[in-house]
Amino acid sequence: MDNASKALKEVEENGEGLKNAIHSLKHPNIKALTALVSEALKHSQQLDVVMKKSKILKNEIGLSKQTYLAKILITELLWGKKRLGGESKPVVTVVSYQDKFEKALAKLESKNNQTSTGGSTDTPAFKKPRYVRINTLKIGFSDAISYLLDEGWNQVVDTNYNDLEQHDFIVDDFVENLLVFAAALSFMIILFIEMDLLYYKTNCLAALALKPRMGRQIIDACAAPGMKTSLLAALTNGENPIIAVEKSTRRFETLNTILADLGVSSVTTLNQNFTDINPEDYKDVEYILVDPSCSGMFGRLEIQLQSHEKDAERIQRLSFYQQKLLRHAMKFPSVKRIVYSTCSINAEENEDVIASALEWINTPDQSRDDMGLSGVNWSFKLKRALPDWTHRLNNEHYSWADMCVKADESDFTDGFFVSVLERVK
Ligand SMILES: C[S@@+](CC[C@H](N)C(=O)[O-])C[C@H]1O[C@@H](n2cnc3c(N)ncnc32)[C@H](O)[C@@H]1O
Repeated sequence: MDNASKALKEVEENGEGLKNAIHSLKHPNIKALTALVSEALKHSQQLDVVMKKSKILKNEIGLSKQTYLAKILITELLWGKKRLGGESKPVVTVVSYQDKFEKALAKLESKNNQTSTGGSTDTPAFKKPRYVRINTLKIGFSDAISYLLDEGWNQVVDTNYNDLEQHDFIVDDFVENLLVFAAALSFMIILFIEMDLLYYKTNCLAALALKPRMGRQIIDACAAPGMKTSLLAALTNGENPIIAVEKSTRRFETLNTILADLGVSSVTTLNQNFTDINPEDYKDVEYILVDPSCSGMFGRLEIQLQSHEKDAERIQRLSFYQQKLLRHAMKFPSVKRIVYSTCSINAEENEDVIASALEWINTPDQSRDDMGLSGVNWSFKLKRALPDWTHRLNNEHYSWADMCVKADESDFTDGFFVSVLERVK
């Protein structure tokens, strides 16, 4: 159970791929471990609801420090073996809440059924589709579709993403080479497909917004686990040199493994802090993607909302750090376009970061040296990100907010933010 909770934490909190999270544990029974963690991921939204409704983490101080262990134990109890062995404190505690979990689950399921049969409810059904990007560096789009059809999958058209059946898939209407599968699809099934499993469509949008000219150099400033780096490599057909920077040594290893698995060869990886890189050493870099760590917990809206209430201080710290990264990107001597993205919907981590960076880069001449801008005699302006993306969320504090893409569950994805900054001389 401890190993399963470690793997779950890696996936949910750090955005690690399931396969890598499991393999790095070097556990003798990979199959059983994968099955259990997959089950927890599959039921992640129900887990959040039953844990919240039963108040288990609020009442049980010991368990509140072991959220991922609680999730694994509850998964085993509700959807796995339906019993827990042993007499350890966490096991006994979780078992004592079984009735409460089952009641909360029954209530949730009945609400979801009402929604899907047209009944009225004040809680939306938890149905988020699964996205799979076809890695065109390894397999052509039509070959991938033929492969899926041969394997018994059913391609549908003009179907609402919420109405996809277990074996249906549909081609995404916005992102090229992206397939959408039913929300209920188990992670296990997708892992058998030689394609790039995306948890959220978000992973594509920031890379799409960068739109580099062919052959020009790109930096991915916060690269691991490499979802956006690999998409950038595919979008540019391997013709743009990409420098993928990752600060964490452990995640740097994951980045290298994933890029190798996906057949990406146009990327140089650097295990470094992006803000320690001297922009003058990268005079040819024209495009930079800044996709920093954020409070988004892998884009899960319900967690973001809770953490927003609880964790204002942490968000302020993140916001400060995100500003530092974005400002550093603005200093590269040839940079033409920067995409700043997060999987958070908090203004502090998005619009506030942009506003502050723009104010800084527009510092009047007489104060530029004092503001750390010596030698930086250019500025930036916001550009409309992904012009064809229609649904945007407004922010009453910033008139320009709809230049950025900020979307939520109504876009069949979790919270995310993408902005594009272009250099002005
Ligand atoms: C949100 S994740 C990036 C996800 C990635 N862009 C993708 O699409 O797969 C943020 C990553 O940035 C890394 N990071 C945070 N601060 C950094 C810094 N100063 N320099 C380089 N990497 C950093 C974190 O370790 C983490 O791996």
